[in-house]
Amino acid sequence: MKKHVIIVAGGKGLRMGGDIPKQFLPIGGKPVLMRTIEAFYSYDPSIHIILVLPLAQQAYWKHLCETYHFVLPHDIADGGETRFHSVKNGLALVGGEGLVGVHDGVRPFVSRQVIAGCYDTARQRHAVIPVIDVVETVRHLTGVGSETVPRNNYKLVQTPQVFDVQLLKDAYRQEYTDAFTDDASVVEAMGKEVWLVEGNRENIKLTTPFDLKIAEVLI
Ligand SMILES: Nc1ccn([C@@H]2O[C@H](COP(=O)(O)OP(=O)(O)OP(=O)(O)O)[C@@H](O)[C@H]2O)c(=O)n1
Ligand SMILES: C[C@](O)(CO)[C@H](O)COP(=O)(O)O
Repeated sequence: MKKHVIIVAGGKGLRMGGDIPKQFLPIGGKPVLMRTIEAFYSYDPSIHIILVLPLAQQAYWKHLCETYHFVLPHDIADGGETRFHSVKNGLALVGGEGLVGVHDGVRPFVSRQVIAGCYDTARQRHAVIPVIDVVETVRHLTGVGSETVPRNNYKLVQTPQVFDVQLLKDAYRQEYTDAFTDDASVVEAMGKEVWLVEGNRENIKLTTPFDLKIAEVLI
């Protein structure tokens, strides 16, 4: 079965700040995005990799690839206004039947086991996302105060989120709403169920400067 992955890196990285977009920052001496692409290539060298980048950053990315002698094959799509629009642009480069994963470019520590678990399970379940347990106590803001809620009723959601190609394409034909914070929420808005598999705790989303400190320890 043909496999694709859309690696989204079309965001602004506002919470990270800094002059260099977070997807290009070096971790252990190599740009984040190269590590993320390598994770999928080493899982399956035949996977079709689509990288979504803002148009204005594409020349810089090509320059980085030359500098680092990075030659893993990938197509490039233009970033959009939101993550939803970036995924949609990436999906336009996916043809035929098969499975397509969507992965945040800034999650370089996804394990091979989690990638394999998501794609393997998607053959039977059609829509699969990795999740991990909540390890702290969770409070719900009620409007007038707050209350503790049972944390075992909640999970933290990661990527890659893997779907049948046609299912994800149908989902992304819906009109955008800001409730679409990931791909699962887009698919669920069509009334389809999403299957959960275990993620890996190291698979953090590099969001703030603090996450970079953790990344340097994990590498
Ligand atoms: N228009 C957008 C917005 C986000 N993303 C991608 O979606 C992933 C998760 O988003 P997040 O970490 O929130 O990245 P940013 O939107 O860049 O960060 P911020 O909200 O701090 O600006 C990132 O790999 C980001 O590049 C994208 O491809 N296109
Ligand atoms: C898709 C995602 O990584 C799942 O946890 C997350 O929702 C993206 O984060 P954002 O900050 O909302 O872009």
